[in-house]
Parts: sequence; C-alpha cells; structure tokens
Amino acid sequence: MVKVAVSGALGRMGTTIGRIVNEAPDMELVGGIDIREGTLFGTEVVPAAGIDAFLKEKKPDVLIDFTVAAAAVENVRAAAANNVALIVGTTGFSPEQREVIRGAVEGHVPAVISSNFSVGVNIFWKLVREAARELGDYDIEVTEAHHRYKKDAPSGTAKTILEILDQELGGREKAYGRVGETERKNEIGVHVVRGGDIVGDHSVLFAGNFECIEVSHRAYDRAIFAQGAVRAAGWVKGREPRIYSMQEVLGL
Ligand SMILES: NC(=O)C1=CN([C@@H]2O[C@H](COP(=O)(O)OP(=O)(O)OC[C@H]3O[C@@H](n4cnc5c(N)ncnc54)[C@H](O)[C@@H]3O)[C@@H](O)[C@H]2O)C=CC1
Ligand SMILES: O=C(O)C1=N[C@H](C(=O)O)C[C@H](O)C1
Repeated sequence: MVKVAVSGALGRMGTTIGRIVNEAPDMELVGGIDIREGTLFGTEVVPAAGIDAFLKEKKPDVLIDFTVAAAAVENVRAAAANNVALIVGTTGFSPEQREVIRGAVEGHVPAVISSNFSVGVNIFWKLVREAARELGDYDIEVTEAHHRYKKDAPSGTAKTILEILDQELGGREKAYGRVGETERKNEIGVHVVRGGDIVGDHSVLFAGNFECIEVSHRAYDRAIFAQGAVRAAGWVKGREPRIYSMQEVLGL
C-alpha cells in the first residue's frame, strides 16, 4: 500500500489526482495541502503553513505536488526533510528554484520531476528529438496553447521541447513571438496561446522549401497528466534518492 498526499489538493490537477489515488486499490489517500479550505475525497486538507506537522502526523510515502513554483519549492523542502518521496508536476521554475529543489532532493529522497506526466507527451518528446536530428536545417517554430487560467508561459512542456532542440541542435536563439520587422535567421520561434478551457496543445513545426513537417500533441482531458503522476507515485517509493524523469518511469 502506497500512502499518498497531494499538495495543491483543491486545484484542477490536485482534485483529479485525489480522485485517481482514492480509487486505486494499492494506494491510500492520506490528505492534502492547499491555501484554500476544503476536503479531498473525505480526507483532511491542511493550510500550506501546516505542511511539516501534516507530514509528521500522516507519514505519507509520497507527496504529489501540483501548485505554483514558489510553493512547490517549499513543499519539496518539507517533504525531503521528512523523508517523503516526491512527484513534482508544477511548472514555471526559475533556474535558481530548480537548483534549490535539486539540493533538497539529491541524496535525500527519490523524486520524479516532469513538466508533463502524460505518456503521450513523453513519446512526443522522443519524436521531436528524432525529427530535430533529421531536420536540423529546417526552420523551427514551437507553439503551445492552454486554458485562460494558466499562470506560466511558455508552458513547462514547451520549455522541455526547447531543451531537447538545444541538445540536438546547439543553443539557437529563441524568438518569443514575432512583431514588426523580423528577418528570419536560424532562431527558433516560440508562440503562446491562452484561452477558454484548452487542456494543453503543443506542436513543433519544421518548415522547409515546398514542405512542412509538424509533430504535435493535444490533450483532451487533464486525467492523462494525473494518471501519469499517480503511476510515477507507485514507481518512486523505495528508489535511490535522486531526481528521475518520467521517461525513466516509463522505460522509454
Ligand atoms: N507536469 C504536468 O503533467 C502538469 C503540470 N501542471 C502544472 O501544475 C500546476 C498546477 O496546475 P493546476 O492544477 O491547473 O492549477 P490550479 O491553480 O488549479 O491549482 C493549484 C492549487 O495549488 C494551490 N496552492 C497555491 N499555493 C499553495 C501552497 N503554498 N501549498 C499548497 N497548495 C497551494 C492553489 O490554491 C490551487 O488549489 C501548474 O504549475 C501547471 O503548469 C498542470 C498539468 C499537468
Ligand atoms: O497548466 C497546465 O494546465 C499544464 N501545464 C503543463 C505545462 O506547463 O507544460 C503541462 C500541461 O500542458 C498542462
């Protein structure tokens, strides 16, 4: 039995994860943390300031965090200090925040950290890498679209796409949106759309002369992210204390 707690428990992802954990026969939902008041499928949700006492009392094996970057850093610190394994899906971290997380986790607790927990996106990233290897001399434009409430831009998934392109093609300049006179060189264009209830769309366009190749992924329900995060929670318990990718969880 894997005991699971959720931070960001009352959010879009937190409630979806809570439902899946609650229904999993091999998992026990022990409660959640949020800055808002409520309950999670009959379990207690405590205020963010009470996370340390909550972890000491409930003793979860794993904390799943889908909050906001600044909150996630504090939640990671608290979990690591209490020997609780981590699944971190929160996006929008600065390089400095990433370093704080790395320092808190490495050598202390196992943690799966991914900007996207869907199986499809993890395969999509592999396809983007493969396309970049073959099509490095094409013009490349990355586009992402999300719902009107998303706080960070570009999305974490888009940033991971850019990291993959950098690894394969060297660090090309990025052009974030195009306005006015923008003569194209070999920069990578990055475009962000926000509106309505779009769950999460990502595409990478490779444009050549007389042809274009587009690799894309569209999410229709955020349950795909939640299912991946819960799968990772079942996988991470008892692992060596370091940061893992979702690709390692999936064996990709
Ligand atoms: N890696 C992945 O597969 C995915 C990542 N995300 C990321 O997850 C994060 C959350 O997304 P949503 O659930 O859509 O947002 P949301 O705004 O619906 O939920 C965030 C929740 O965190 C709570 N919160 C804020 N500060 C907190 C704190 N200090 N401690 C505990 N809870 C706190 C909020 O009150 C809210 O209930 C975002 O960074 C988003 O980009 C979202 C979907 C998939
Ligand atoms: O905020 C979201 O909703 C999502 N965030 C993640 C990201 O920033 O890439 C993953 C997914 O696209 C949904």
